[in-house]
Amino acid sequence: MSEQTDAGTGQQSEGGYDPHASSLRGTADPAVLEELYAIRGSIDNVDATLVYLLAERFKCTQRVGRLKAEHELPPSDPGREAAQIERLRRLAADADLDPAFAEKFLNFIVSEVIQHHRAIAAENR
Ligand SMILES: C=C(O[C@@H]1C=C(C(=O)O)C=C[C@H]1O)C(=O)O
Repeated sequence: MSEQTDAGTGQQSEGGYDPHASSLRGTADPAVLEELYAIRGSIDNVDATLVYLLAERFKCTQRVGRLKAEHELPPSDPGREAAQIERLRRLAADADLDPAFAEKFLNFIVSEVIQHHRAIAAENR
């Protein structure tokens, strides 16, 4: 990751990313914008973490895909998915996150994983 500190603002940026990019410039009080940018700094950290977490998860699921293909197991496992959804809905509720959103998010990821598994199985045939 290439990180630079902007001489003028002291802001860290990677790959030309401007953490102050906004369509709101000039429309709000500068103090409000400063508060907004401070909160967005944390949003950026969370988003970066999500990318790293997803990358690790997909590394794992690719391994599962290769294992399933080698042993001619089906790409999807509905029993496993149902248990994951139930668990994540419970965790979401405890964390004050909408369980329906948690379920939708998991389903979105799992459907991508299953497509990968189908592709790996097709390559193995
Ligand atoms: C990763 C697997 O394959 C599929 C994808 C899953 C997931 O992304 O969590 C879960 C179940 C399967 O439908 C698995 O069987 O563990």
